[in-house]
Formats: sequence, structure tokens, C-alpha cells
Amino acid sequence: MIQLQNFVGGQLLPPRAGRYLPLIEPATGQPFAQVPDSDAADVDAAVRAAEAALPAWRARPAEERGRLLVRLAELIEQHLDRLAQAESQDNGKPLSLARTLDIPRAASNFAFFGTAAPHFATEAHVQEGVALNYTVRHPLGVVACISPWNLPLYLFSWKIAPALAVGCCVVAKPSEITPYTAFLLSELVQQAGFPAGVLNIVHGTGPGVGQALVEHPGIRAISFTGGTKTGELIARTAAPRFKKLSLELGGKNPNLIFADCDLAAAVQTSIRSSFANQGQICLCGSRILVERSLYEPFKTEFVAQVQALTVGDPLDEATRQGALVSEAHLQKVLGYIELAHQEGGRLLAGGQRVRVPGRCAEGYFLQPTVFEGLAPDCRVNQEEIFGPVVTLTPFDTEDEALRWANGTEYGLSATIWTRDLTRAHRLGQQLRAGVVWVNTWLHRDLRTPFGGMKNSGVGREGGLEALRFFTEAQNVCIKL
Ligand SMILES: NC(=O)C1=CN([C@@H]2O[C@H](COP(=O)(O)OP(=O)(O)OC[C@H]3O[C@@H](n4cnc5c(N)ncnc54)[C@H](O)[C@@H]3O)[C@@H](O)[C@H]2O)C=CC1
Ligand SMILES: O=C(O)/C=C/C=C(\O)C(=O)O
Repeated sequence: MIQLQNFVGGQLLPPRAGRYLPLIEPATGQPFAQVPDSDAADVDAAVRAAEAALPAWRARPAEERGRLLVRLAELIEQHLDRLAQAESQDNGKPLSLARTLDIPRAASNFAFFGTAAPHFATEAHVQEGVALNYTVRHPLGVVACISPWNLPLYLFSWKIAPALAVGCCVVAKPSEITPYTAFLLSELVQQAGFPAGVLNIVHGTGPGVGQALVEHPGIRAISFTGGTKTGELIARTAAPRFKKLSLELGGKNPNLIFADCDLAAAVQTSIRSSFANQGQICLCGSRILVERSLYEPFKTEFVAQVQALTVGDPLDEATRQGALVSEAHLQKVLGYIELAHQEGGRLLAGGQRVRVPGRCAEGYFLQPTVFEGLAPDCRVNQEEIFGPVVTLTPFDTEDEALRWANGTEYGLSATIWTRDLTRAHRLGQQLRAGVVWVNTWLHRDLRTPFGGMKNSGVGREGGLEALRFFTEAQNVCIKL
């Protein structure tokens, strides 16, 4: 059985207490590896290694730091198949998705911030004839990056890359449920030639490693993606310690379909925005609001395409829906399906666990599921399910659609389908969502600000926002 190791001070090391947790393959329900169950002592060793590496790393020219990040991106591309297989085995997602989305994006994250590093400029403010102010952006120091299980290497690298680019050293914790590609990344970081201690990876649970990282006095900032409740706990721990926070949290995203849209495109993309990665992306559009005159045609076509989605072995090229990440998560999602029935929903598609014959007989598979007839304020339409379950609701006016779209505690993303660009602009700016897509979904430009309003988070990632997050501005004022 594969035994993963921590990556501390440039070395692959076992956890100090020698404890491991089993890693389960979601598609088979069987253990296939062991992950360190590290603790505060491992975290402390990693922070010390990062502190030791910091003076030389921050003093390196940005071009050199950038070159190492680009080299790492190239190595990820060279190991695409190996990494995609590991991601699929660890998470249950279709291998085809890992190969075309997760791993290429991880490479892009390092390449993007590697090439951005030398372009990260600063401001000057001139008071004519009186004074010149210039702003210096110092790297914050040693920072923590804590990432979830849904897009493992994709989100892990999205946090680490900008931190390293600006000259911070990192202690990173991947999800204990999907740590495999982070472990493989340690080996590539060694190969790329990063100095020891610049990036450290400590595996373990949220309470065991995550909490210790957030509490550690050597950590100056925490970049976190995960559930809103965990974000709240991290904020409560970090606030009295005056640590900088970037929190990317949950979503309950509306997908607004207007009667004048391109129906075929809206249906096709809504299938993806509902069920990509088994609905386990914080940006998935789980509340589909359809203008009443288009409701029946949309429903008919949407449900037909949902029923055609192949649920099966993630290794099979024909599979569109792989396994959910764990038995516990499957049970949580099944609980919401039961709740939807209790709340008066009419089941249009799915709703059942799937038993895939052969090696996947014990896997965590679920039919993609669609309900209608649920009130906008019911729990199923308010709480993040984070699985392949969506609701369809007709609306009569733009105001009604907007009210329902904005009517949750979340504000991460929203999608609008219309050919009326005036409406798209009008509505886009009234939607309380950090990311608004018009006639598309998950179209990403890494330069743009990314993050949520309301309970979907604090701060923005991406582009300059991420580079600024990992730095501290200092003003120098010179009297002229
Ligand atoms: N990207 C997103 O928006 C995600 C949302 N979720 C939502 O959260 C729900 C719960 O999923 P979980 O796996 O429990 O997510 P989680 O939020 O607990 O896990 C995310 C990361 O935070 C770490 N963590 C947990 N407790 C921590 C603590 N006290 N201090 C520091 N780090 C900590 C975990 O070990 C993991 O690395 C899901 O059902 C889903 O609704 C989960 C994962 C990703
Ligand atoms: O940055 C992106 O493209 C996607 C981010 C997705 C998440 O943060 C998530 O699903 O948690």
C-alpha cells in the first residue's frame, strides 16, 4: 500500500508521531493508500523550515522565483497522466475531467503566477513639488494555504503559486480526503530545484493540522477554500491573532435562464454547471430559475440530457459522472434528496444511489438529480448541497428572478442566459455574487478577481488580488 509522506525542509518525512489515516478510493470504497495523520509538532517543524528559507527566498529576484514556478508547471505537464490518474483515484472524478481540467489548470496556476512575478509593480503618489510617496509591497512571510477535496491540485496550486511568486514561504495542507496529488507535487518541487523549506506540505486532519497552522504564531496569513462553517471557525481563531485571511467558501448559485436565450447552449452548459465534478464545485449553479414561457421546453430538454449522463467507473472514457468523494458525503447528499421530497419537491430525474457493477460495486455513485416544485426559501433551495442535485423553478419577472437569485446567505457566482445584453449588464450589477457569467459558465481568466460576497467568503483571489494578498504595503514618503 502506498504511504504518503510530509514534505518539510525539502525532505519527504513521516509524521513525527508515526500515525496514518487510510485513504479510500471513492469509486471502489476500498483503501489504497495511507496519509500522515500529522499534528502540531509536524506543523511547528514545517513553519521553522519555512522561516529558515524565507530570507533567501524573498531576496531572490522575482524573475528567478518566477522561473522556478514555470519549471514546476512544465513538470506537471510532463506528468499529466500520472497526476490525472492519482486525482481520479483519490477523488472519484472522471479521469477525463482530471486530465482536461484539474491537472492542466494546476500547471496554468504555476505558469501564470510564475510569469506574473516580475510584472508585479507598485504605485507612486506624487505631491507636486512637496513629496514623493512610493509603496513597497513586502512578502508577508510564512503563510498557510489550506485547500479542500473537490478540486485537489487545482485549488492547492491556486493558493501556493501566488504566495511563492511574491516571496512568501508556504506551509500547505491539502484535504486529508484527497492528498495524493499534493504528495506527488512534493516530488516535482524537489525536481524543479526549489530551495529547501520554501514550500512545505503537512498532511492531516482539519482539527489536527489545519487548526495548528491557523494558531501558529509564525503564520502571518491564511488562504483557505472550503466549507463556510470551517471558514467561520478559522476566522474566529485567526482574528484575535491579527492574521490576514482570504476565505473562499460555499455557494448556492443561481442560474437564470431568460426566454430569449439560445436554448441549446443554455441547456448544454447548464448540464455542466449543474453536474460537473458530480456537482462538487463551489461555483455549480444548483438553483436553475427559468422564465415561465420557456420553462417547459427547457425542462424537457434538460431532463432528457440529464438522463443520458453516464454514471460509472471514473476510468471509463464514456463516464460523465464519477463517484462522490466519500460515503459520508454521499449520505449527506442523499439526506438532501430525502428533504426535497419532504419539502414537497417533484422528482424529475435521478434521486437514487447507483450500484456500478464490477470493481466499482462498493463505490459512492449517485444519479444526477433534478427536482421542481420547491419554494425558493425552502432548505433545499437555501443550503449548499455540494452534490449532483439541482432544482428548477419558473419565474415571471426579472425582479422576481433577481429577488430569488439574491435570496440566500451566499453570494459566490451567478449565471445569466439571455441575448439581451442591456439586461445582462443591468442584472449582472444587481446580482450579489462575486463572479457573474453571461451565456457561459466556469470560463476563467486567471487575471480576474475571484471570490464571494456575503457568506461565500472574504477577499479575492486571482491576478493582482492574490499577489497583493500575500504582501504587506509599506509607504515611503520623501520630502522634495
Ligand atoms: N470549495 C468549497 O466551497 C467547498 C465546500 N465544501 C462544503 O463544506 C462541506 C464540508 O466539507 P469538508 O470536507 O468538511 O470541508 P472543510 O471545509 O472542513 O475542508 C476544507 C479544508 O479545511 C480543513 N479544515 C477543516 N477544519 C479545519 C480547521 N478547524 N482549521 C483549519 N483547517 C480545517 C480540512 O482538513 C480541509 O483541508 C461540504 O459538504 C461542502 O458543502 C467542502 C469542500 C469545498
Ligand atoms: O478558481 C477557479 O477556477 C475555481 C474555483 C473553485 C472553487 O474554489 C471551489 O470549487 O471550491
